[in-house]
Amino acid sequence: MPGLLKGNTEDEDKNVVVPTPVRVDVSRFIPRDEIHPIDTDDEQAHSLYSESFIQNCRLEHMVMVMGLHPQYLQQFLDTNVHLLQSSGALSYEYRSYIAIMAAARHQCTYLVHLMEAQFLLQGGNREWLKGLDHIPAKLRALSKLNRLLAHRPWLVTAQDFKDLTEGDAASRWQHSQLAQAVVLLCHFHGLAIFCHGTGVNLELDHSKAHSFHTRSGSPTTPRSKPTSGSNTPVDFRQIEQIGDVEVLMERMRKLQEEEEDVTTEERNRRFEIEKEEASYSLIPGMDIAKFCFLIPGASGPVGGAAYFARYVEDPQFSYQDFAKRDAHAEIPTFRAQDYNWDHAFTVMTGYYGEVAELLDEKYKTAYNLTYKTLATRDNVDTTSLRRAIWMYVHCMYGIMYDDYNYSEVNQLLERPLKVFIKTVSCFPEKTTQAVYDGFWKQFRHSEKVHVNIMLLEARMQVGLLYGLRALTQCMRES
Ligand SMILES: CC(C)C[C@H](N)C(=O)O
Repeated sequence: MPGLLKGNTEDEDKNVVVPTPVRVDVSRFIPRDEIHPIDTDDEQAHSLYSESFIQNCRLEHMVMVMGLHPQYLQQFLDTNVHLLQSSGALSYEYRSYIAIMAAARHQCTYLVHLMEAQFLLQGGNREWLKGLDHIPAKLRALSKLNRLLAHRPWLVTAQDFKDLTEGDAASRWQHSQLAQAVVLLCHFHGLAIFCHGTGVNLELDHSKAHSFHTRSGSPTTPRSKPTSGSNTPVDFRQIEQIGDVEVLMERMRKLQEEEEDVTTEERNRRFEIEKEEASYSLIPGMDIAKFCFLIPGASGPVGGAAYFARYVEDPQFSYQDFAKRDAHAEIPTFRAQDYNWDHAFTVMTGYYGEVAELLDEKYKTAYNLTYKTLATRDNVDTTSLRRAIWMYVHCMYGIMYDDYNYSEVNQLLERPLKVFIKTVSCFPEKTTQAVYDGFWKQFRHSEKVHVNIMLLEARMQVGLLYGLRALTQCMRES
C-alpha cells in the first residue's frame, strides 16, 4: 500500500538495518496512475475495495488491478469469498491449503503467500506450511490431480479420481469433496495466471517484498536481477503486428459481413491448422518455454523458486503442446459438442449448487464484458475479437468448437498478442514486461487487464471441463 512506505530516518542514523519495500507499485506492468488508488473517488471501485477489505482484512493488489473492471470484480469477490469461507464439503484449512498447492504449481509466490496468510487466519496447522511432507496423506494425494489440471489437463482420467476415492477411511475422498477440490484447483490456477499476466507485485507483508539496508550500505537484496546467459533482446518489430487499429476493425467488419458457409471438414481442418501453429514457436527460432531467459530484466518467479517448491511434486512437469502430446496416449481432441459448460455446470450443481451458479455468472460476465471500445475508438462491436482470444486458449488445450471458424483466430490476433496469450496461459511464470508491452501498443492498460480476465476464465474453464468430465465418468463407473 503506497501510503505506508515512508519513515525510518531515525533508525537509519543509528545504523540499524531497516526494511525497504522492494516494489511499491501494485503491478510491475501497469503504471500507478492507471489503477484506482485506495482513496479513489470512483464510487463503484471504492465500494468494491471496501467489500474486499472486509472479506480479507486487506486490500490485495490483485483486487486493485481487477478494479479496472468493477462488473467482473464484483462477481469475482462473491465467488472467491464463497469458495473459501462458505459452507461446503471441505474444511476451511483444506480449502486454503489446496489454494496454496494450486498457486505453487504456477510458481505464483504472490498467491502462495496470500493463501498461507488465509490458511493461518482460518486456524490452519502451521506445520503444514513446511510442505507436502507435513500434511495428511489425503491432502497430499491431490498433488497428481493438481499437476495435471495445471499443465496438461487432457491427461486427467476417471482412474485418477477412482484412486482418490479408494484406500482407508481417513484418506478416502468423497465425490462431493472432489467436485469442490477440482473447482478450487481450477480457480486458483486461473487466478495465478491473472497475477502473472498483469504483473501483480508482492504485498508489503511478504518477506520477499523487502530488502534490508543500512544508511551507508546499499540494499542487501537487489531490486531485480538482470538475467544471466544469452541477452539477446526480443525485437517485436520483427514480428508481424496488425499494428493499426483501423486494419483490425476492417478485418472484424469483413468477418461479420461475410458469414462463410463452411463445411464441417473445412472447420476441422482450420482447427487443426490453428492447433499446429500454436505449437510452433510464435517467434521464429525461439522456444517459448525458454523465452524469458532471453529478455533482459526477466528474473523468473518473483520471490525465488524455493519459496513454493515445498508445495509441489515433480516440479519439472509443465505444459506440453497439445499437438505434440504424448503420442502413445492417443488422446483425442476434446469436442465441445460432446461435453461443454452446460454438462460441467450440471455436475457442479449436483454437488455444489451455489458455487455452480456463481461460477456460471462470473464466466458469463467475463465472456460478455465489453465497453464497445477498441483502443481510442468507440461504438465498436468487439465480439469476434474477444471470442477469438477465448477460442485460442481452448484450442491450445485441445478443445474444439464445431461451429467456430478458426481462421478468425489468425485474422484477428496479431502475433505479439498470440505470444502473450500462449505465455500467460501455458507458462504463466515466464510472463515478462516485454511480452506484456509487446502486444496492442495502441491499446489501454485496462484493455490488457480485460484480456487477462478472459485468460483467467478461459483457462479455468479448460480445467473444469476436463476435470469434471473425468469425475463424471468415475461416478458412472462406480
Ligand atoms: C479486450 C478489449 C479489446 C475489449 C474492448 N475494449 C471492449 O470493450 O470490448
